[in-house]
Amino acid sequence: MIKTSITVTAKQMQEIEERIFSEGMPVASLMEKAAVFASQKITQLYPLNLYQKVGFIIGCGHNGGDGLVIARELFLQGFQVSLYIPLREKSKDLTKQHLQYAEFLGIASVEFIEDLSTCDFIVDCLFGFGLTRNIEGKLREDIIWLNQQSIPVVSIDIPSGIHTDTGNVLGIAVKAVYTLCLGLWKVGLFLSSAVEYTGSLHLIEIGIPESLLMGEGIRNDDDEREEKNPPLYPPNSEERKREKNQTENVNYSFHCQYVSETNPRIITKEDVKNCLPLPRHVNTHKYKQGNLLLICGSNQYAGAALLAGYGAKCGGSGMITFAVPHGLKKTLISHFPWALVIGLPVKEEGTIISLRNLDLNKYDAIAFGMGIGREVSAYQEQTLAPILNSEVPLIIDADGLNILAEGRYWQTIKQRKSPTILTPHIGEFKRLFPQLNLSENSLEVLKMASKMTNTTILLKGAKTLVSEKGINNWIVNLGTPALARGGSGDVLSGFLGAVIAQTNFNIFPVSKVVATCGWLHQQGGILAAQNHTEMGVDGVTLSEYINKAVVKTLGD
Ligand SMILES: NC(=O)C1=CN([C@@H]2O[C@H](COP(=O)(O)OP(=O)(O)OC[C@H]3O[C@@H](n4cnc5c(N)ncnc54)[C@H](OP(=O)(O)O)[C@@H]3O)[C@@H](O)[C@H]2O)[C@@H](O)CC1
Ligand SMILES: Nc1ncnc2c1ncn2[C@@H]1O[C@H](COP(=O)(O)OP(=O)(O)O)[C@@H](O)[C@H]1O
Ligand SMILES: [K+]
Repeated sequence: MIKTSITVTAKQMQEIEERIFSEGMPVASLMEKAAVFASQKITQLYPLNLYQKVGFIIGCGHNGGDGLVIARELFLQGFQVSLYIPLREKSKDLTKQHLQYAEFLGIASVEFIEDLSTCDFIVDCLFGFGLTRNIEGKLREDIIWLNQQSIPVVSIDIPSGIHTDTGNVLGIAVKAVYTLCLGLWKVGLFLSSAVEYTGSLHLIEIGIPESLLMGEGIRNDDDEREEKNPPLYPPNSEERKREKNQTENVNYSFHCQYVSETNPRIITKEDVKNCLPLPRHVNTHKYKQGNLLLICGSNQYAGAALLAGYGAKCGGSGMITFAVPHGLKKTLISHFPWALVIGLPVKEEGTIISLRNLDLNKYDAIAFGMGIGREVSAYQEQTLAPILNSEVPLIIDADGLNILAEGRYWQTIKQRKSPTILTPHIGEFKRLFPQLNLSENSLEVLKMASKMTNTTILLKGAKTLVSEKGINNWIVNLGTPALARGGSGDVLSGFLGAVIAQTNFNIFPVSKVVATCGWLHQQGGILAAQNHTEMGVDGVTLSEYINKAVVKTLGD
């Protein structure tokens, strides 16, 4: 269902809302519906037999109006309700009316936010998507006080202070335990800057018609399922390469009056199930299941090559070849007896200086950069340049990205016909695109970067974002700080490589497959942390749990 995966900006939400009102839905009815459903969710989270005293922070706009309806519903059920209304004088008409009725019912107002200090929980309805500028003065002090309390806070629509579109904090923001988002997901909730404010996210369904969100040409998941088992071609045939690797005709663009084709979607479990290279064709063989080349490692960072190998192992490609400094050959073979290992020439410091005469075009995917070390930069003509000139889908990570950051290859990358996937963390992204300011609007900046470079970029962090050429954009709404540990990214690159090697890009857009891998990587981390705590998720453990995440996802 598109409603549960699409994300919108404040302007888009306002336009959708205006259309609904102009078609006859009364404003007050939509507010009533949203707020009553939100109040039902709140009573599930905080049942009256356990939590009696509830405080509300009521703003002057319709977020405050929602709050007053919720307050009324909880009051009528028997909760002891207190309202703190700092912008009372500015209240919009509908908000004023709800306030008048709340007062008629006898719901108490308090003068200071500190008067809510004995509440069992607090509902934050100060600002929703109407917040456009920094919160200052007394309101700022109020939020500082609130964030210092140990009282759980439920934010309605968005934590007050978070910018709906960028997720940035406008001066100060409420730290919620739960955010009940109304109608459609607001994109800012999923951006890294909002992570520590939103708490657990819940979407409150308010009946926005799907017809307002669907556009012509949207691809539906049933089409994908039918096409999932394409005809098999002989390995390495020209026809197969053309089919598999060229992506020009595939995107998920849809043209809807209110929601842009570039609006990011949240990758769902159903998307993930659909995108995995499963089930296999009964008559397949190893060369039809993806032939992956991992070019990685150095004497100094041998572990990165191993972790990429463990990641690739759980990605299941039919053939995996490592091209590593020749000194690492034995180690690699001892860990991965099923892989081919090619030793490459090295400089004294143990970094790769050439790919010798590797036939790069025979692979279905190449992952480059994990643990290769910065010194490879001096040998980029013999390493990165031939890789970029190959006609194979590429994943470039770590020091591979640092070579790209020198800026010599963007033109070559732009002209590549096969997918190029870059997997920077925030620091690497900033080095790659020093002219772009990631903290301003991380999503728009990411879109710009992937469009400019004709690539798919997976931006790593507490939230994983994916953008393919600025058009197909995905949010991975899963994450665990257990992965904040050296080597987690190497596992992801190997896993991505193995899945990409098996993917027919005529069926799935690159971005969706990349987001699928990002989702399973995080889900693996979450499952691993459940059994080993957040302290126990090293890269090898993580890779085992990525496979468990695949099993669990298919079984759910
Ligand atoms: N769309 C839907 O389907 C539904 C939407 N609904 C709800 O409506 C909410 C949006 O309501 P909204 O437009 O009234 O905006 P909201 O965020 O309440 O406040 C804006 C007010 O705050 C003020 N203000 C702004 N910044 C300020 C600052 N820094 N410091 C001080 N004041 C500041 C600004 O006044 P200004 O000073 O700018 O004139 C304005 O008056 C939405 O989030 C959802 O909860 C549901 O009811 C029904 C379904
Ligand atoms: N706080 C966090 N929450 C969720 N995921 C995280 C967090 N910190 C790191 N990660 C994930 O861990 C991985 C780290 O990658 P990276 O920084 O490249 O590590 P390395 O280079 O050491 O392998 C990324 O996939 C990132 O999304
Ligand atoms: K709010």
